[in-house]
Amino acid sequence: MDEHLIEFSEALRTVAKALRRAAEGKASAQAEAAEWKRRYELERTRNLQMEQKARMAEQFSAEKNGDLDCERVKNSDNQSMLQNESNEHSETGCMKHGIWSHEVLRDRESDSNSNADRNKIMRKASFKLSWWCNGENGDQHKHDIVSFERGNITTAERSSKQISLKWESDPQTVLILTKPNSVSVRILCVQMVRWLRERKKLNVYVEPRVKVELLAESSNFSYVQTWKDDSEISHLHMKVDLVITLGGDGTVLWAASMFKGPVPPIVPFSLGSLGFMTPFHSEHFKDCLDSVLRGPISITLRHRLLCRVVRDAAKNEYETEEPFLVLNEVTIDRGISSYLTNLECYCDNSFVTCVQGDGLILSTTSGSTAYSLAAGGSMVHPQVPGILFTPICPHSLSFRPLILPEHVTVRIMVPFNSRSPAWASFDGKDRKLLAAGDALLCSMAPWPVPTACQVDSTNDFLRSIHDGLHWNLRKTQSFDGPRDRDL
Ligand SMILES: NC(=O)c1ccc[n+]([C@@H]2O[C@H](COP(=O)([O-])OP(=O)(O)OC[C@H]3O[C@@H](n4cnc5c(N)ncnc54)[C@H](O)[C@@H]3O)[C@@H](O)[C@H]2O)c1
Ligand SMILES: Nc1ncnc2c1ncn2[C@@H]1O[C@H](COP(=O)(O)OP(=O)(O)OP(=O)(O)O)[C@@H](O)[C@H]1O
Repeated sequence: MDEHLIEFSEALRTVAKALRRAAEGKASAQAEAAEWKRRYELERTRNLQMEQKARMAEQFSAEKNGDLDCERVKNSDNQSMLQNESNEHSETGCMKHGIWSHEVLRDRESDSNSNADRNKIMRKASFKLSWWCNGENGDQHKHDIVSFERGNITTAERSSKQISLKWESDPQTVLILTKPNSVSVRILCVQMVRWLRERKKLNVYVEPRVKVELLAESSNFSYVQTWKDDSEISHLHMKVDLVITLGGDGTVLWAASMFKGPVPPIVPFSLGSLGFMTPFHSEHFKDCLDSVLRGPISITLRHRLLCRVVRDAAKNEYETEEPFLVLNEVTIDRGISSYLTNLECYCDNSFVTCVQGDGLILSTTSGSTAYSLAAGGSMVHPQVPGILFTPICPHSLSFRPLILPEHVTVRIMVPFNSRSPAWASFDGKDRKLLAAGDALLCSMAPWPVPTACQVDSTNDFLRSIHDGLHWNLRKTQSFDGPRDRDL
């Protein structure tokens, strides 16, 4: 019996020993696993830091090159090993530009010094761009301009291209607008009306004043049509296919001001001194009109500004007086007051600045060569959409003109602490008093003024700044003289 007990206790000891060894083996395996895990984490952290550095360097160089495309994905050859999501890192790399992405990291067997980009692929989250219109999300009309297929933002179309007008049916009715008190204009008008009626069989409209002048010339002009009261002018755009202006830029401004909504194409003939917007020469009026009536013709779509005066007494911003549409500019100045104007300026509710000086010009790009230019604003191609914000004699050394984007609403307010009221004028006409608390709201109008080009918008614009302003005219340096022969 004793022998059996001894044998049994021996067996128990052996089992206990085996169990202890197994436990020790497990503990050592666990310790080894923990050590491997620690090393792996260390390695992974180091890799992530290197990748982040590489990405920042890449992003920096892309930004330097003007490249906004922030992700640069290079697929790794090494397709094995574990995959880990690492959102934080892709966010730091790309959120600056508004693109969210998720990064899939691949563990590496190779040296951690190898190029970090080789060991990752990036998956970008999809997103949608939308455009704000009058406080609403309205993006449909913009899809043709910017595409964001698969997260890549590209400009698909240019918003402003050279526009060509092709008649689908023959023009029937022409309105001729003329500069008053000019003998040469009156003579040309008589010839043009006759030619349009007798050769082209067109209906001709003129202003009441001009009809009187034509009838004084000959009673045969009784076919020429006109209007009796101003209310009929608001329907003219539905009757008239083409407007011809005989005068200078002021006559084009006059023509544009007659149309408070859509404007028919305007063919401006030059009978003024400068003629920035009048590319057609009156001597060749028959050839010019022949080709315009035949079409197709290049058109400059000249943007207009919609200006509304909101009185301090108004209950809300929609309670405004009759709005003005300007082709050149709206000017807010000190009028006859000898005090500085003091104008608070906001752009879509963001404070822009306080203008203290003679005033401020809010100009279209067509008007950039007019008053705004004289006040130090840039000359801008008329097809560029935007609002020029040009101070007049600002009493500050650091004021520079701005060009604001087309979609903003500019609000100019006369503050209550202003010493004097201000005056607003629209294309140099219709002066309106702005008392303390009154404001002027200005935004891009939906009805541009289409003017026919002699060649195309760019050629006509450059010709007008060369011929009209003698822009950058300098005698060419002569060839004889010192030269850098060895460079
Ligand atoms: N200091 C200035 O330069 C100044 C002062 C007041 C008004 N103006 C401009 O005069 C315009 C009114 O013209 P108007 O003919 O009825 O008055 P206006 O008879 O006084 O002529 C003003 C001059 O500005 C020229 N002009 C007009 N629009 C132009 C344009 N878009 N680009 C280049 N030149 C242009 C005209 O050809 C004309 O020579 C205003 O809209 C304003 O831009 C300029
Ligand atoms: N049909 C019209 N009725 C009333 N006023 C007009 C008409 N056409 C032009 N005017 C005004 O006549 C003025 C002079 O016109 P316009 O600028 O065309 O001639 P201009 O001064 O000889 O030309 P430029 O400005 O090129 O020297 C402008 O103030 C304009 O508003």
